[in-house]
Amino acid sequence: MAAALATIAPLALTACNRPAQPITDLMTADPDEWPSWGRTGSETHYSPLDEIDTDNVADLKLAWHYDLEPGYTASTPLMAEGKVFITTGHSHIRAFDAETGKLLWEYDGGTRERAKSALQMSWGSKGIAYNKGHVFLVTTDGYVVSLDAETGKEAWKVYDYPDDSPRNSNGAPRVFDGKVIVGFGGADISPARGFVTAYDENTGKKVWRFYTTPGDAVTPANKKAEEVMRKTWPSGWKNEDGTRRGGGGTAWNAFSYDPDLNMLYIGVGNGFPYNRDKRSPGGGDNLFLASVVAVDADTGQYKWHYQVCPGEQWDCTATTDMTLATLKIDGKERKVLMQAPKNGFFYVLDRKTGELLNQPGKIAKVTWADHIDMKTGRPVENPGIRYNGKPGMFEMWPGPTGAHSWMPQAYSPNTGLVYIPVLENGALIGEGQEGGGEITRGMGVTLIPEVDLPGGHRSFLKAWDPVKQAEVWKVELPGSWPGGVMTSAGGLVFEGQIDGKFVARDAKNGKELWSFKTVSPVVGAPITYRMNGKQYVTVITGAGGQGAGMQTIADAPYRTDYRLPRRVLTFTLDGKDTLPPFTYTEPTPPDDPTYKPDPKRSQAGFMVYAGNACLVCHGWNAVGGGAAPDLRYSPVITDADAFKAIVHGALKPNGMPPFPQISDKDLEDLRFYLRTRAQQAPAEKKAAMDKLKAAKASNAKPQDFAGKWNIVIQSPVGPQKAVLDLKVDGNVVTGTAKADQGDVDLTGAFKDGRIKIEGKASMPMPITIAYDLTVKDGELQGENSNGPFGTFPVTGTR
Ligand SMILES: O=C(O)c1cc(C(=O)O)c2c(n1)C(=O)C(=O)c1cc(C(=O)O)[nH]c1-2
Ligand SMILES: [Ca+2]
Repeated sequence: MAAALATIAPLALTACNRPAQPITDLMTADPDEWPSWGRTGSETHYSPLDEIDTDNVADLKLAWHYDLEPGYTASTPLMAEGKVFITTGHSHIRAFDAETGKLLWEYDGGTRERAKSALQMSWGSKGIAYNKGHVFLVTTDGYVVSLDAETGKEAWKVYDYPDDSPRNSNGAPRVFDGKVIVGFGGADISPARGFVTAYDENTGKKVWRFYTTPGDAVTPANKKAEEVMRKTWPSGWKNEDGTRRGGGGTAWNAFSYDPDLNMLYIGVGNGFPYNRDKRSPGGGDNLFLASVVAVDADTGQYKWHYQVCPGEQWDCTATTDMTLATLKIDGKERKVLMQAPKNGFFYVLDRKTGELLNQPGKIAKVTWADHIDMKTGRPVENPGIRYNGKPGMFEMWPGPTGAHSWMPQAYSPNTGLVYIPVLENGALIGEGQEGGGEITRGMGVTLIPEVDLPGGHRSFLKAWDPVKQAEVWKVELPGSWPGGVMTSAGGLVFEGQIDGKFVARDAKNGKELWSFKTVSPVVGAPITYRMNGKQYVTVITGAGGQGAGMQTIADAPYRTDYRLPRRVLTFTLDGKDTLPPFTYTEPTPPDDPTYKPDPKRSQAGFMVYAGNACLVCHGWNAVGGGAAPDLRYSPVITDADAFKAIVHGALKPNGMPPFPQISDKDLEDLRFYLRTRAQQAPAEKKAAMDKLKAAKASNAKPQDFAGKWNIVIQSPVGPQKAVLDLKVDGNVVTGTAKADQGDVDLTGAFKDGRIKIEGKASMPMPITIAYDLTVKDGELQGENSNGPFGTFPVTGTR
């Protein structure tokens, strides 16, 4: 079946450009391969392979591994023509034999040698593209390159940037319909106009360029879009001296493509500066900031847009995956585009017109808006979120890291569910103020993204029903930066975790069916493919991205160390490979006998640290998250000369960009700040570990359980609803469970924050039904066991 489809696909595509039959994913990618970031233009991160399934995944074993050097590894591999292709670090490409893991060739994009400011705000490249015997990459400093997939030799190379404005290219390029689609990042540091460029895949010649914010230059592709955008920037985008005041709208991650409609979808990011009063004093929606924009794939001409945060001013972006699927909504089949952007809502749009098709649900805590008005398609904002002109700081949920970031969600056409890596994180935001904490200089905003708000710093894998706009199941994950997701026809969902576990779950109920200890965290999304009739799963391990820089409160107790082994891991059902043993040595701060506390100097050093974006790689509060060395444990901070040499560029080959602009005085203050942080490190680490332990233990009291609960049991045949009615007397618990299948009387006891209760049921045969439950944040959580039928997760609400 699969082989037959693979041979039909090229025929269907060459016969004519617009076949009468709808083009399906099976035609745009060989089912055995994973040739693009989201596998196909639908960006579902779904594979039709089903050899590895819920029954046998427990036997999944390591087939091969490859050791990587330290550096950015939060990237997603590709598989095509029997090879696995990866990018790591700053555009270091490798090709492996997909069956054996043998290294076939390497290519270094040369970014580190050239590195200037582009590297200073750049996390590393997240992915690459493949088509017809070529691998396509964008170096972090903006070169678009085509490589011969057989040899790794350059076929062509072009430079993407028109001027010297700070930019960085981290997102994966895509190849759709013979064109290489390229975006970039930088709207957090520069007012430069965002744009997306389509290059001819054979020659590298520019086909069209689409700007996402208005400007003087109007390309043919931008004619119509420019009209639409300008109306929403009533005071233009320029200062009186002609320099650019406002802009941004970078498309730094997500693109989708519908070959039937011949539409390309662009996920557009935030504006610069964040504060709209500074960016656009006359107000306005400021299109296409924080919008999904559809353009004609051949010409780049504007088709429609949907803005998720009109007039955004809090790093709100629409740069998360746009998943294409066909759903039945109100009885009608609709071709939809689904997005869970940073702002916490889940949007289902008609991808032909941009129409909002159902009331967006909330995937996490959302305080910036109450709901989306279905008549206008606009958010009903909560007061306070427009901080302009108001004193003080406001709590904002989700914070600027978003309820969902670039880590891919996955959609399974079999379950109809979207699997979303969700962040539950609030932040403080207010009008720009002088002093500590302002990491967004010149933005007119004070933003504290890493703050310990109750209920924050949590992460989940959530299964979302896009038709009902409701959560079907969720699993709480360790830390606050969940890994990218992949799902397969085998009924599985694969995802890596910050605690170094790579997990396969049942797509129906989230139950963990298999896991592998990877030593380092896993952030990049896994892929799956088939070679010589055998199915494989590949993932790259190692921290990276904002999760490794800015998530220090929740991630600090986990091992995210820069020194941890990073690898490509490939699994199959009868894999025979093993990993060498690894002993972790807890890092310790360097001896620093001459250190004497000086809070003023530490504060001055902190401002240098924050103002030069050191935290992007070395971590918020200098707590390293694995993107770069944790400086609190580096001997270099006790050696003024070595420190200066490194900050000025001595370790450029390792990926440390030069910061020649930092003065000698600032350098010494910075070094003093790091020495201070080193002194504090051991006690902080212990406190983080104690807090994690306390969070794991339940502190629920007996009376927290009493009363009625609506519970959902995640059984293998789907979610089952019941009502628990509990009475608590001292430590004795009694009650009933009422469900459609009948009632069960329960008895048991409370101990250590949990209740264990059980009862006898006679349908369909005599079995013991037991519950092991705790209460956390007002929610009932635990397990339900049903004799020989198994044990399933339970959640309950009042
Ligand atoms: O505005 C931008 O241009 C831009 C670019 C990038 C990037 O290039 O990775 C990120 C962001 N914004 C951003 O807001 C964000 O939260 C973020 C997280 C990450 C990451 O790699 O983990 N990149 C980016
Ligand atoms: Ca941004």
